[in-house]
Amino acid sequence: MAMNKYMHPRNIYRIPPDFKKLADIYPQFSSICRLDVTGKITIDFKDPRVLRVLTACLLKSDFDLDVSIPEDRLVPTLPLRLNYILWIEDLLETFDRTDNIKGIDIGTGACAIYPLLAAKKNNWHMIGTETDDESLKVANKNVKQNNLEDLIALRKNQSKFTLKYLFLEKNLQYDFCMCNPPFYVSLQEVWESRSPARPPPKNGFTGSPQELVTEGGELQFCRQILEESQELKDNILIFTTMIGHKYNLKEFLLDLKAEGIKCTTTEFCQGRVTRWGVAWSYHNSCDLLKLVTVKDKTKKKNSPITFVIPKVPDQSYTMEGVSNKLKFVLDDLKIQYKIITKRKNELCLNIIAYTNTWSNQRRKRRLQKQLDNELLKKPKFGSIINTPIENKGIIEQSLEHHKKDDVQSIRDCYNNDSLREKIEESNKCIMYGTVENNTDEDPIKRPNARPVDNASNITSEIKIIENTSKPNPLSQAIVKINWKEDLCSLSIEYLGGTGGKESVHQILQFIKNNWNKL
Ligand SMILES: C[S@@+](CC[C@H](N)C(=O)[O-])C[C@H]1O[C@@H](n2cnc3c(N)ncnc32)[C@H](O)[C@@H]1O
Repeated sequence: MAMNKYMHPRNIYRIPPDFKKLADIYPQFSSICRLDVTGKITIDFKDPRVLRVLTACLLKSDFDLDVSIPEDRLVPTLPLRLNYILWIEDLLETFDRTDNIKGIDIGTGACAIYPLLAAKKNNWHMIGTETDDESLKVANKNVKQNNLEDLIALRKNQSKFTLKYLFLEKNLQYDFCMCNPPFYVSLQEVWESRSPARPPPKNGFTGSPQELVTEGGELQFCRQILEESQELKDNILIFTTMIGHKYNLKEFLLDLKAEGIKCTTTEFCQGRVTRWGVAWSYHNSCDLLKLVTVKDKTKKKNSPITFVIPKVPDQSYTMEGVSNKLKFVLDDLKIQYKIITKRKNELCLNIIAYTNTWSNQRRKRRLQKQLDNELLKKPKFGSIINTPIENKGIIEQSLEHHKKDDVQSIRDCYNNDSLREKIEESNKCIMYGTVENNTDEDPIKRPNARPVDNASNITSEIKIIENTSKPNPLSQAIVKINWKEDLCSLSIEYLGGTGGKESVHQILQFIKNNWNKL
């Protein structure tokens, strides 16, 4: 659902751009337009080239900015960039700052989009920093071709810091800093990050690895800004950053709270994309918490569900003991996890489950045993290996005699759980036997045989099959272990997934029911 009505009240893109008008004025825009059956002008938002032309034309028509956007760099979506600038305007107002505003944009990118908008729209003085030489080169060209050198200065960051290196002169003063950090830890995370519970993004994908990926991801980047902000509290009035993942927002707010720092947040809503803004200040002249935030009212709050972990005789009731046990349970359930935060009294994990491995465990184990026996009887030593799809056929045959819901349960189970690994493991054994016993057999003579030379080939092939058929997550959640005095609690908060909130209730129930038994 489009969320234009939740954009900042002063955002001009609450009203969608008039494509007909743009097509009349800009021939390059006209060339990317198409007429739909109703005679309406549309464009293909999924095509990065189209996004580039649209952004360049809007920058010209709405801000009189001539901006070159390189093919291999991020195309800045204007509604979001404008939402961020407008929010900073609000923040400055609460601090009664109106004249001679000076700001810093950390990681300005090839378009220097924030400095250009801030300078052109508000006459703010901006410093834009960048680590990437190529982006910096284009950014300088963009500043120059808009005659904004008096207001914008760009700096190469060659340090390991985000801000500190700019303050060699101790008494430099800025009103704010802003940052759209690289959001991801790795390129793989770029592809896996979007919750399947949400509709796919309307816009095509743009951006280079250096713009999107940073060591430790955005949380680490924001933490670095926070750490440096403590040394720069007298140099910068308002520190701000954008955050792209909700689970990182929560963590970052806890960091700020732990340090006793006053802060405020906002949601930047535009199209199908939501980002978050966090601002903090060390100045007492204004209470940032009083700031009204623009909220996306379409989303209901997901409150975490919690249970107090009981003490189990002969088991260590310490952070390490409980964390290890939780990880063991998650491994056992084939639930993937990533540690987000590890503190003395808190462990925070982002978990992803692809199949329901926690329901009807006893029945599944019984069926699995039966099926294992049937399967191990079937293929003869030295026979051609079964691909997972062929295994599925064997499962279907073996299940003919079982009850309908049992069959479904095994089908679910097959998708990603230990049963499939067992089957494939058993096939691997058969395979090694085949290779060892038929070393001089030419695979070409056996039309149906797959040429195989060693064991690693087999595993890598299985992995490829697993990757390409990876289903959408069933459940994605934040799991937290928290110690207060000598009591430990475990909470789980639903983030997304096809299984809905019920899936996290079930996972918690499984952990509760089995904690004493494990
Ligand atoms: C997500 S892009 C944002 C670009 C631009 N601000 C925008 O909103 O379109 C992040 C940018 O930060 C730059 N960057 C990464 N680490 C940096 C650092 N330590 N200091 C300055 N820039 C950095 C990257 O090269 C990249 O251009």
